[in-house]
Amino acid sequence: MPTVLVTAHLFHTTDWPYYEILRQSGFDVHFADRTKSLNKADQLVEALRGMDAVVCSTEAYTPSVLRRIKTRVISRIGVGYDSIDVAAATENDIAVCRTTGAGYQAAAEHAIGMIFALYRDVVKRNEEVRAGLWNRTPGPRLAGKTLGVVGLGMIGTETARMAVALGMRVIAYNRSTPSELPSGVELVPLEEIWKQSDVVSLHTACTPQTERMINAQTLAQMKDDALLINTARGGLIDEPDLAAAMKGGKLRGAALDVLQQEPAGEGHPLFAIENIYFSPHMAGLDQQSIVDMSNLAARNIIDLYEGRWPAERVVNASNLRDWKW
Ligand SMILES: NC(=O)C1=CN([C@@H]2O[C@H](COP(=O)(O)OP(=O)(O)OC[C@H]3O[C@@H](n4cnc5c(N)ncnc54)[C@H](O)[C@@H]3O)[C@@H](O)[C@H]2O)C=CC1
Ligand SMILES: O=C(O)C(=O)CO
Repeated sequence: MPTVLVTAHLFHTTDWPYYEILRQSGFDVHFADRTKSLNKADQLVEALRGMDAVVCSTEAYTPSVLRRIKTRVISRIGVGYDSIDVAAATENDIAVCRTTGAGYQAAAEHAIGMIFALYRDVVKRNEEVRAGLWNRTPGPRLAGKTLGVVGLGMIGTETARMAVALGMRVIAYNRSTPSELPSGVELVPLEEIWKQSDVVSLHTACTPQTERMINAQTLAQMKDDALLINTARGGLIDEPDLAAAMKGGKLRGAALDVLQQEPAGEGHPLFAIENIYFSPHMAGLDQQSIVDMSNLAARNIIDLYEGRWPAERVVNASNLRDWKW
């Protein structure tokens, strides 16, 4: 009987359809021991002993882990695979899959929601009313403002579409020219995103090329009253540079769903800055997307087991041509 380990804690329930989908396809499904720290290589290797596939979260699949496991498929619940060394997975003949298309609306809705929340100072006004204050200071109007989208993948494209529908002017940067540009979106060089945007929203993968793209130099080019929204990866922002810039009066506000270290724990230096809104890496999660993502993560494993090749969802498909279960 083929075996699957589910490391992603959020999905540790036998009540969800993905669990039954795997079982009905003949898989023996295990949940990882929550007392183990799977970001420690030895504990992850130990947890994967005897497992043919893993439904995973953001734990690190380093070359040292990948060399020591016999697992055939790493099926990521999600789309960002920066925690997996794909080259090392390929070298060790391990297929890496992701759940493309299952969570993009959720992440785009979160980004747009944060823009509204910051423009209307929703958190502060709520606290004030509860404290007996009646501060009616208005915020800016969203319609007519310029949104700069960095990365026109599925989420960036959906965010751009939503913003156009809200009456925003939308400019975007992508490393290559997308085959289809959403109506009303203008492609611009990256420097123009920093200079022209009233709101910058990050939607690129975190790679050595994009890491710390928000830093002292790029922040200095942004408008003083701009908003910065990050629902992509914490590594895209140099956090000390952001703290220094905002303490110096740069930016009207920021919304960070992701941080360099997650969970953030207590006392993160950015917590001292009042006009940053945080959320716990949940932009891509809504009640529908978690079901769709887990079903698709299971489906990716079953497809590979049964000899189908979901190439559009296998990250290393082009380098694993002779892969067999
Ligand atoms: N906070 C959350 O809950 C979630 C965060 N994410 C993050 O958002 C990112 C985007 O997600 P999707 O749009 O679904 O992914 P996608 O795969 O459709 O798009 C990735 C984007 O990154 C760009 N990119 C990749 N490498 C680049 C480079 N070296 N330089 C410039 N651009 C580069 C691509 O051109 C593309 O625009 C993911 O990589 C992930 O890190 C995704 C889902 C949920
Ligand atoms: O899909 C992703 O990349 C996410 O960050 C959600 O886990």
